[in-house]
Amino acid sequence: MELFNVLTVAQARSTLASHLPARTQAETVPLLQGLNRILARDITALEDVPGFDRSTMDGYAVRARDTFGATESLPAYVDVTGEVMMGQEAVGKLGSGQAWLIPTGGMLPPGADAVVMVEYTEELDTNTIGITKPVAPGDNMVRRGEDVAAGSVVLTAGRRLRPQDLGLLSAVGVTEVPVMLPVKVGILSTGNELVEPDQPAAPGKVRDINSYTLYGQVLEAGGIPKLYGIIQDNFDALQAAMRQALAENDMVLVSGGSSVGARDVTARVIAALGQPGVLFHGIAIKPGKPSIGAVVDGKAVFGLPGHPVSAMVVFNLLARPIIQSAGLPVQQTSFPLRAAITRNVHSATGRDDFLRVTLRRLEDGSIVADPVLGKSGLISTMVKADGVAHLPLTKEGVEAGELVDVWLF
Ligand SMILES: Nc1nc2c(c(=O)[nH]1)N[C@H]1C(S)=C(S)[C@@H](COP(=O)(O)OP(=O)(O)OC[C@H]3O[C@@H](n4cnc5c(N)ncnc54)[C@H](O)[C@@H]3O)O[C@H]1N2
Ligand code: MOO
Repeated sequence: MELFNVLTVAQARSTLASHLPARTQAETVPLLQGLNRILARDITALEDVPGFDRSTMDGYAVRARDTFGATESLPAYVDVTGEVMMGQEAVGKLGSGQAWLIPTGGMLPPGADAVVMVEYTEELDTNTIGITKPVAPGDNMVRRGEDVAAGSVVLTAGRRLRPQDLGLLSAVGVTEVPVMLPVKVGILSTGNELVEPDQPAAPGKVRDINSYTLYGQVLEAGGIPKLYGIIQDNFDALQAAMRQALAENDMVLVSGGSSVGARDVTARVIAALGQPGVLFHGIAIKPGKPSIGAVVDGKAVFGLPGHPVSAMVVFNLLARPIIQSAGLPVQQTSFPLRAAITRNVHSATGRDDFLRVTLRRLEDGSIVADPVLGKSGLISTMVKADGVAHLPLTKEGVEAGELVDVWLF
């Protein structure tokens, strides 16, 4: 039996994007809760950072031109006429031929344009030093606004906040951040063969894997997962559970029953959920071909393949970007690693293949990817793997030694 409406991964992504409304729901959280959240709007700095010219070394604030030509044998002599105290405004003016003692982080006195490190000075008497190495204007200091200029946009909407972003926001005095609401994701497993992990796996039964892998993947992507448990292969039972999951979440993932077997009710249930409904059933991909993508009431609904590897791969390709961006245009912040594949691998053209691999570093520093062999029903292969290598749909396999993109887990 042929699956209908098979799209490439790229087509599946774009058709989903064109049917999903832009999310607008944001909330304001304290700065310390902003990590990994998606910034909802641009942040403009209202002040310069630093707010004054600032020394980066312990030494003497000077006028650079007073030091020109200085050498160890012929030092430039200047009068020490002041001292900058840490955390205090440098009041007064540094005149020509003068130096002020200054600590690292101290404010340069007006008139100074560089700092001489203490190592390149010698004390002649309490009021005079010799400078043994010249400095240029701007040496050993950061200028007012050099880190952040007042009025500049420091972080743009759609950015996932990293620790350094929190630090910068603190530097400009932002204590609360507007972030997108996380995407709530309902997760269901279907199959008469499935049992909960605390139950015995009687002959014919297997414990539910996908609820747990998907739960972890959703959390990792910044979403809020909620499990709806194991649902029997039964239209009414699945429909009731899916309707509840859809009502309570922004996205629904159901694994199993996506294929074309007689008992595969998932597609029929998704189709009956609402409009616009199923956008594709089948993707030109391995593993993960029998995947369903739908949009219902502005929410993405995915029918993921039952095989645990396939469900994880399809989640990563289609669901994860939507969760990670929280509905804003995605700012790409992760990139694949390039590694040489260690054996020939065949793949059909017209289909994206994702090959589980482990990575090794050779003595010459290069990184190679060893394929992890095993069917897509084997969760242990994902545990072994460091990532998946992408064999693009334009290629008919790769030869040993060829460089491939590896997406790390
Ligand atoms: N004649 C054909 N059979 C199959 C084809 C095909 O093209 N022709 N495609 C295969 C591929 S590829 C995949 S992937 C699976 C997809 O199957 P379904 O999405 O319909 O899922 P099920 O039949 O319900 O399950 C498949 C497999 O995965 C196990 N499973 C399901 N859910 C879980 C779970 N939550 N935790 C652990 N394991 C799970 C299930 O027991 C089955 O072994 O179809 C192939 N068949
Ligand atoms: O596509 Mo299935 O998802 O290969 O195992």
